[in-house]
Amino acid sequence: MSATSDLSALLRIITNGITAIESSCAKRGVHYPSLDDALTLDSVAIQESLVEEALPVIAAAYQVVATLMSPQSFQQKMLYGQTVAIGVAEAGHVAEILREAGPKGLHASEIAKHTTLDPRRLAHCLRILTTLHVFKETSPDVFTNNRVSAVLDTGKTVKEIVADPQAKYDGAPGLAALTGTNTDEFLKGAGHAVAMLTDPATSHSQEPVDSPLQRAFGKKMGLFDWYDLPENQFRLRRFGNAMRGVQWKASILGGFDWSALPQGSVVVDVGGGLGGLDLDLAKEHKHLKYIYQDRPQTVEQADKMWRDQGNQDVIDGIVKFQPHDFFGPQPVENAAVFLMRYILHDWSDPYCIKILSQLRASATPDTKLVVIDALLQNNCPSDGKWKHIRGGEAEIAPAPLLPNFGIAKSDEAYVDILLMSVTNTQERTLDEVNALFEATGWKLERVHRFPPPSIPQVVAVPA
Ligand SMILES: C[S@@+](CC[C@H](N)C(=O)[O-])C[C@H]1O[C@@H](n2cnc3c(N)ncnc32)[C@H](O)[C@@H]1O
Repeated sequence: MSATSDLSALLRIITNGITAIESSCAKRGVHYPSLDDALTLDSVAIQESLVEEALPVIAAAYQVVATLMSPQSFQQKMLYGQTVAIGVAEAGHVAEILREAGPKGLHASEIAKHTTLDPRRLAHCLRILTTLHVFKETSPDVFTNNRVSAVLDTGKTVKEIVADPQAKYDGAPGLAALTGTNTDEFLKGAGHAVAMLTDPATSHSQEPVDSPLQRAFGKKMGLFDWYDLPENQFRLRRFGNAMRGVQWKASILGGFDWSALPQGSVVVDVGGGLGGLDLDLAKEHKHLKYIYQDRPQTVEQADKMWRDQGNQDVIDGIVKFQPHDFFGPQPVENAAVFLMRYILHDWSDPYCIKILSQLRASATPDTKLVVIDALLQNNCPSDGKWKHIRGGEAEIAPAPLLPNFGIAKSDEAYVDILLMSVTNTQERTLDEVNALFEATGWKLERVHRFPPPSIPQVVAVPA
């Protein structure tokens, strides 16, 4: 097919999608948020309700860009300029400073006064971001927030942050912390990824201690042991808070039918982090019992956080905190569900096999395993291998779009490479997850899929 006929087909996809979005908004008497609109819960809800319509448009629009831009220029956009710039903006608390400045915005020299940054360099960092629709330049070197930069806003006052920078991310939505983590330790790891992945001594390693991040910091430790080092206290705290930045992508109340579990059934959250999942579930499904497990340090942090947030009743009633190393024998032997979110992608296959084998050894014949991790989708037509499993086949985009919806469904592909840099692991395809199940006595039962950015729930039962 020629480029012009592809472009016409892409244009039709864009026109049809936008017409559908606009007519849905008109019927409901709402307007689709523009980049200049505030990032409010209502506007996010409108955007989320139209994800299905937006996906092909996003995929098509990016394909138009890829087609029309020179290959040289398009390829160079894949380099790291924006990563550095967003890291500087986050570290300089620019989103919070600009929120306080209001709609008139602030000159870079005024923004810089609250920080240790050089105003001219700061302006240049903000400019590349405005070029990518993050922040807005309203007059030379004067910047305001827009809907995208508002994602970096912790909601705290600048005074509060400057007085106690270590607490900047506590209780905040999480994407600022995630950006800080990504542009600090993760980016340092990424800087060593090519060397690690091409070094014959490490290129095939399955060991956490060989990760590019460890190479960057000159250590030989797993990520979580590394976070426990005294010099990484702030990073550990930020990482814990950053997990809230990915929680919104992992739907827990939809999909798996929690209400169908009998009264008093035990749900074990294995590696529960700060326990956000359990809290959501415990508030909604009070007929279940929850056992939350993690490393002792994290359990202590989560327990304190839950109590500080006034969830004493929930804890007293139905939730138990339990320090547990998931590589050791699983102490709960009557679990209705073993739940694991964002766990398997942190570990290479041999380690996942250890974790899953421990769970299998403690499972009853009726135990369900619910794995919540992104699933990578190949970028070619499906061979129909998973047709017999409910939810096994991912949606394929119509031509001329890329079969896996390209940029519109690419979050997992980005995290995949991030994991290679940070934990020496990867995201997995359904085939790859299934291989882990087969190696450990679990059988794939079904996949609950959701519109992006939500990631799927993969359910398995004892084989
Ligand atoms: C990426 S976080 C995911 C947390 C949580 N499941 C969530 O979705 O927010 C991974 C979690 O695994 C925990 N973890 C790491 N190694 C562990 C181990 N050996 N035993 C138990 N938990 C572990 C970490 O402390 C961390 O809380």
